Amino acid sequence: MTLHQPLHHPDPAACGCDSAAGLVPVDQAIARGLALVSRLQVVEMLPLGAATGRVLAQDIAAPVALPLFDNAAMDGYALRLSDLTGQGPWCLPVAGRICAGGAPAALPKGAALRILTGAPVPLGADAVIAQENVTRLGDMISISARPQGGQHIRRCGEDLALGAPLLPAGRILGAKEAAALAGAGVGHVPVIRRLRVAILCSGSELVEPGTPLALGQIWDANHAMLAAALDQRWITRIAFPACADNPEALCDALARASAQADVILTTGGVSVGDEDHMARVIRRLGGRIEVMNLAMKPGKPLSIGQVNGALWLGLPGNPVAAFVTWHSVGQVLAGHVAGLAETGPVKRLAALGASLRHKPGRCEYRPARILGHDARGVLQVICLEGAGSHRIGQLAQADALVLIPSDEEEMTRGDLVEVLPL
Ligand SMILES: Nc1nc2c(c(=O)[nH]1)N[C@H]1C(S)=C(S)[C@@H](COP(=O)(O)OP(=O)(O)OC[C@H]3O[C@@H](n4cnc5c(N)ncnc54)[C@H](O)[C@@H]3O)O[C@H]1N2
Ligand code: MOO
Repeated sequence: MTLHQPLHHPDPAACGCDSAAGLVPVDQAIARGLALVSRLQVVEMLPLGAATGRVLAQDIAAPVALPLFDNAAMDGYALRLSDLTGQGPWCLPVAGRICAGGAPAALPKGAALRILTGAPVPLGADAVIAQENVTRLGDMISISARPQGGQHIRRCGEDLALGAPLLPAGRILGAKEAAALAGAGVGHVPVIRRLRVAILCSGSELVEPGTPLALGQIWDANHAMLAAALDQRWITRIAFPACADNPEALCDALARASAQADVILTTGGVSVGDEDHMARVIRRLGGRIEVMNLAMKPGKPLSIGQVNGALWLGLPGNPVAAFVTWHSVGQVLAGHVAGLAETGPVKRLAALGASLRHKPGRCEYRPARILGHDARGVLQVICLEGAGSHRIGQLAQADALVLIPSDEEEMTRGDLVEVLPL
């Protein structure tokens, strides 16, 4: 197997793109976009149940030790090892019973206590023996093997010490975070206010899906795609109707969007055609454009700027290009503004299942399918044939994007590539 090392390029950009060609490498575009924005500062205190999917506003330290007290890990009997003198088997009277939720008891000398999982270990007990490992004879138990000290006892603080880091700021609150907070008794959580994201698709040809088309018109695929991508609890979407390629109408819509949103996603109108008005309109509104022309394919016309304090991401109109630029660049910037600690797609390494050719100069995100693991456990991925930035049908067949480094001309089966699972 040939091991290409796409992660180690002389160029600082991880994708290997060369800025000399006048195109901005993806990493630089992200860095320049990040420099334009600041993170949201407004914090809301929410009941834990209402905080699901929101972004934690500050580090949370454990307000208690977990477990809260020594408790039984098994249904069985609590005993004192020093009561098992001489050679076994040993017989002990069962002096009582402790359930989960019961107050801690004391273990009488020379006796065992019936104990159930989660119940507080009685004072004086130093082991719990599982009921499968004793013989119960009326009010007595017989034990043939000496338990280990501390056996089946979950110690106070062994999971988390009092004051230990529980969750970091910037974490999206999912199921495991909810369990940790609830288990530590946290009833209200500080979260960052929702990020307001406006979606504004442009194109005189666009018609809402479900309505009839005139000749030459097409259904708007980008709005639904972005709405689905933004369907997250930390985001409030602000939907604008598709706007014709008309500078006045675009100016009006963008002005309204910038008054309401932290981030404005537009699609279309960022290339060089006569009806590509987006950049001019942003400037007319007093906005600033920081990045145009990225060294990526698809997505070269992606534009990043600012208008009236809102971050503007001008995604290309071609739907696959809009999808790829949102996933590779847009969500990193939006996530940063929203306060997320970890932003951007999770990348994995995979081996190509078939060779491919690539035109050097721009890194390429190519729709692909993950084939599973080979005999050595290496993930296998295969690029879909004939990628094109208009091919929404093909995109729906993909479950990953393969990141082909800028300078590669030909890659062969077995070469390692970075993969963005979708
Ligand atoms: N002379 C050049 N022409 C083009 C270049 C170039 O460098 N020189 N770049 C091409 C690339 S790459 C892309 S990507 C597109 C981007 O153009 P725009 O962002 O201005 O997008 P439009 O021209 O408005 O639309 C492009 C294409 O996508 C279709 N589209 C647009 N919006 C939607 C939507 N919401 N749902 C479905 N399809 C949509 C639109 O009908 C066009 O077919 O420019 C190339 N041209
Ligand atoms: O690069 Mo364009 O963004 O779709 O082909």
